Amino acid sequence: MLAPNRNHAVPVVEALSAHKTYGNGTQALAPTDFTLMPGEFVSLIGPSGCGKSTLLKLVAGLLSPTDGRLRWWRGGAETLDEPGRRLAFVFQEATLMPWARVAENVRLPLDLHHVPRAEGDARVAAALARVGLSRYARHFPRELSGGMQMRVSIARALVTEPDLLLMDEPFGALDEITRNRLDDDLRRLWSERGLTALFVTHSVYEAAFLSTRVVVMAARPGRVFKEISIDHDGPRDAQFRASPAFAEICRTLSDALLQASLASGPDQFETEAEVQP
Ligand SMILES: Nc1ncnc2c1ncn2[C@@H]1O[C@H](COP(=O)(O)OP(=O)(O)OP(=O)(O)O)[C@@H](O)[C@H]1O
Repeated sequence: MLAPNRNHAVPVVEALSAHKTYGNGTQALAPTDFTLMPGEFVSLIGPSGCGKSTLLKLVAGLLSPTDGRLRWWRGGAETLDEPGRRLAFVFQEATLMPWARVAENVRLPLDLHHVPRAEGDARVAAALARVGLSRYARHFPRELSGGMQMRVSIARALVTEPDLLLMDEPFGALDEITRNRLDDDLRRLWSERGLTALFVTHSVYEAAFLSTRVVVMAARPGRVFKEISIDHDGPRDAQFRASPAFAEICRTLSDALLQASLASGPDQFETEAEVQP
């Protein structure tokens, strides 16, 4: 996987002084500059309420900034006000249709785009193979474990052949072993398919394992606090997880997270607690 060349490559997406205040007056994101380069795997970490999901949704074009702008690029040229890449969004819940079999769940985005049946069959089979679930195509979601359901959700994202993968804490509800296994799979898929990924997580271990760069955010208002590149060229595998280099990266991220928490404004609960007699 080639490291993105920040001097020459055209970005995938940029946030330019993008700022988001919700209708209830919450300033979720102060004016923020953020650039995602092709081939990066960027994780967003930070205390609760620091605007990670808000930034992810702005990048996805699911939300509009209150002020500032998003700039998406395709083929060296800016696209006007819409994501220039084929993007896929994976949420924390697998959000599968319980009445439909695994293959039908994965096929959903293709059906929505009226992809012909035969072509759809081949793409669904390839996506299920990529996440190791070929044998489960005719199962219903309730017959699968939580980790397998999440794999179906990833297959459904991959079936559209995205080049930008946006994930909002997709493995947060899973046990550690399953989570590590899915992180292994995700890192392999990212590398094999030349994806660009933006990933929200609460886990410094997950961010350290997956990312080429970690953006640490602070809260109230939400903002970018620090950016940390992870320049580890070797394989990201079980050996990497057990290495001193990995422990050092985790320590750096934990320290930055602590500093970001200290730099965050008081949350509502702290404020309420302070006024108690
Ligand atoms: N639709 C909404 N309407 C009003 N306020 C919102 C909305 N969505 C998020 N917020 C608020 O905006 C701030 C940032 O929320 P966001 O979900 O982006 O943070 P986060 O870092 O992803 O949080 P968490 O880690 O807890 O998931 C929070 O104070 C949140 O309560």
